[in-house]
Amino acid sequence: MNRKIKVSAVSYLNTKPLLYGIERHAVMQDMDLVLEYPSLIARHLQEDTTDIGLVPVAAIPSIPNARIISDYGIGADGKVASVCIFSKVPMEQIRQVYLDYQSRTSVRLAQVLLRHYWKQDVEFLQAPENYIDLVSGTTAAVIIGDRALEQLGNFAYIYDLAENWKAFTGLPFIFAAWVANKELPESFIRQFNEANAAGLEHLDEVIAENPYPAYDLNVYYRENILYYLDETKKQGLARFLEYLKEPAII
Ligand SMILES: C=C(O[C@@H]1C=C(C(=O)O)C=C[C@H]1O)C(=O)O
Repeated sequence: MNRKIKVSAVSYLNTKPLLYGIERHAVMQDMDLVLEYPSLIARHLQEDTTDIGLVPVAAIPSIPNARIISDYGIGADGKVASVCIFSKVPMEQIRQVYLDYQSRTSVRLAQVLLRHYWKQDVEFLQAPENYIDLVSGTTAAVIIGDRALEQLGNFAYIYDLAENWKAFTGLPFIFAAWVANKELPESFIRQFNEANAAGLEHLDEVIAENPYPAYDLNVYYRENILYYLDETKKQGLARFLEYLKEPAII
C-alpha cells in the first residue's frame, strides 16, 4: 500500500497507554492517526472512511470485511470503573435508561444485563448531548469513558457493567478491539501490534503525563482496564456476540 493507513483510536484516557507506544514507534510514519469517540469510529469503519479502528465490538457484525488485527484492545475482568449505569434509585426502581450516544458496546451490554441478569423491564432513551444532567428520579443512564470516571462520586447507585457481566457469566469482557475493514500489509500489522505492546511497558510515564484528579490512573491502567486480549477474554467476546443476535431495543 503506497498511501498512509488511516487509524482511528478512542479519544479517552483508556487508550493513552496504547497510543504512547504507537506514537513513539516507527510504524507511526506509515499511518494517519485520528482520535474520536467510539461510536464515530464504528461509523468510519462501516463507511470505509478509515482503515483501522479501535472499534466497539458490538459494531463488528455491521462492518464489511471486519477482522481483528491485534492482540490488544480495551477489556476488563471484573470492575472496569468507566462503564456504568448511574442512578439515583436502586436497580429495581429504575424505569428509563439513557443510552450514551458515544458508545456502541456498553449500550448493548446494558440491555443484555438488564434483560437477562437483573431481569428489569425498562424503557431505553436516546441520549441528547447534555443527558448526564437529565438523570433524575427513576431515570438512569449508561455513561462511558472519562465522563463516567468523573461521575463516580456523584450518584447513590452505580452499577459497573464489566463487574456485573463477570457476575452473570463468570467471564471477562472486551469493549473494543483493533479492527481493519480490508487486508493490510503483514509487516504493518506486526509493527502495529509491537507498538501497542510497547506502550504498556510505560504506564508510569503515561500516568505522569496525564494528571487526573477524578480517578487513580494507577488503578485504572493496572487493575481495571486489561489490554491483552487472551483466550478467556475472547470467550467473553464470543458469548457477548451471541447475545447480540437478539434485536437491539433502540
Ligand atoms: C472501558 C471503556 O471501553 C469502551 C467502550 C466502548 C463502547 O461502549 O462502545 C467503546 C470503546 C471503549 O472506549 C470505556 O470507554 O470506558
